[in-house]
Amino acid sequence: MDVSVIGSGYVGTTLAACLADLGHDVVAVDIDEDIVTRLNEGEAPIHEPGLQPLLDAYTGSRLRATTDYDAVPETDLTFVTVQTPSREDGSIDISAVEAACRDVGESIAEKDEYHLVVVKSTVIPGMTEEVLAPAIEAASGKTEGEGFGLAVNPEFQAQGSAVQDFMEPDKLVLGTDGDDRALDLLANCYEPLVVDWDPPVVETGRREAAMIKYANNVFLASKISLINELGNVCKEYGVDSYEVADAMGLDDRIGAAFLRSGAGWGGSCFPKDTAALMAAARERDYEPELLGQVVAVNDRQPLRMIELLERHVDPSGERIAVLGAAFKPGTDDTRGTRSRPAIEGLLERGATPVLYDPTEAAASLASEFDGVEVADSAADALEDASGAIVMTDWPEFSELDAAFDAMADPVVVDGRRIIARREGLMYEGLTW
Ligand SMILES: NC(=O)c1ccc[n+]([C@@H]2O[C@H](COP(=O)([O-])OP(=O)(O)OC[C@H]3O[C@@H](n4cnc5c(N)ncnc54)[C@H](O)[C@@H]3O)[C@@H](O)[C@H]2O)c1
Ligand SMILES: O=c1ccn([C@@H]2O[C@H](COP(=O)(O)OP(=O)(O)O[C@H]3O[C@H](CO)[C@@H](O)[C@H](O)[C@H]3O)[C@@H](O)[C@H]2O)c(=O)[nH]1
Repeated sequence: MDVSVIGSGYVGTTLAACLADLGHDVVAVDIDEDIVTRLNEGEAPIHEPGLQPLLDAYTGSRLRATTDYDAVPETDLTFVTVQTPSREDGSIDISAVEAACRDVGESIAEKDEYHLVVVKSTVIPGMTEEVLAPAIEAASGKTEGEGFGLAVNPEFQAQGSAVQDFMEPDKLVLGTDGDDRALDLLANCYEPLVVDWDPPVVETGRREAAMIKYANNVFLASKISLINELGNVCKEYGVDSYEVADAMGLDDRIGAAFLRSGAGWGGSCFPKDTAALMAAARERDYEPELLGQVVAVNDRQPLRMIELLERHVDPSGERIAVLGAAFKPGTDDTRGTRSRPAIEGLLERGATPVLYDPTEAAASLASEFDGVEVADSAADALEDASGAIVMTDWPEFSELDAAFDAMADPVVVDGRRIIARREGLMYEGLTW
């Protein structure tokens, strides 16, 4: 099939490369000329394992990029994957999705055949029907369901495993409200993947599809906040919460995944999607009490780390190593990282945070503050530090050993249960 993908960020680039791998001819459309140039040179605009080999294999053959929406009508269907950032009140700003849909609409105005538009960006239920459909109708002069179709097909890939998550998904969610033409095109597009991997395919309404995405993410965020709450209580009673979580995970009704307690959840999606669902609930006069607490527990975890540090050292005027800036290992993304509130807490106490991350994330996060030093290695960050807080579970942190001996005061607060050495340290696990 011929497929266009609007937006070449985390989701769009992975989607475009994976669709090419499934055998489709793919054109990626982005308004950012730099991204388009890099893609056409076969260079991944984002850091994602497994992506570069796909670009190497398909750039210039089954995969090309452009800033020009004229490529859209030559394709059978268009995925929209542009960003949906948070507004001040937590609700999402869908202006970029709306603008993309308008441009898609304009581009298909002269097209004779039916064209399918698929919303992959995360949007609140109803927005597709109430905002995006009218935008495409106005720009194309066509009627939804006749000249074009509009489906919702949320994406569940996680950063760092996006290619594998796309190729081996737990489920495909196709929200079409029973539009046969839309369903047929989407089913054809995913057919090679279904043949290879055979995931459950959920055919549902567009509102349900949109809600499934939010429900998935807030459930996972809640699961982490609950295990963090339990972990905090475990710590007070001298109970090893990881042993508790491992045993809980053996119960099929609970499941072992997402039970690692610690510094909390960050990233580009959990914070944004939790806030968006809460704002959407309030919009309909429903106060989402539980979600409020899920966020409150998450906000508290980095500050609890500093309180634990303060049990052993007064951070005022001291160098404190901060290990990890990315929101999780395997990425250089600092969106929603728990290191940010931890750094704020240290600065408020008059400490000098010395930040290390194996990626560019350290320089990028440090540039948001005055008074944060960036170290070239974990050992450099630890040297002469009067304490250390471990924010990201980068595997290299588990191997740290002699570097701790160079600390002025070997106080280590581990927010991810990643430090193997305990001997000779004043070691505090956050939830154990
Ligand atoms: N990042 C993830 O892992 C992930 C996973 C699942 C779902 N999502 C959702 O997918 C959506 C996209 O997220 P992302 O992280 O890929 O965003 P991103 O910011 O990385 O990428 C968005 C891209 O869209 C481009 N763009 C903006 N307006 C455009 C327009 N009018 N025409 C063409 N291109 C345009 C931007 O230049 C950018 O390259 C969001 O709704 C997000 O919640 C993200
Ligand atoms: O047991 C756990 C698991 C995760 N985390 C933290 O949770 C956050 C999110 O992790 P993860 O879900 O692996 O990363 P994302 O790339 O943000 O992926 C989530 O957000 C995406 C965007 O919506 C979805 O598509 C994915 O399904 C969903 O997992 C990170 O800060 C992790 O450190 C924990 O604290 N404990």
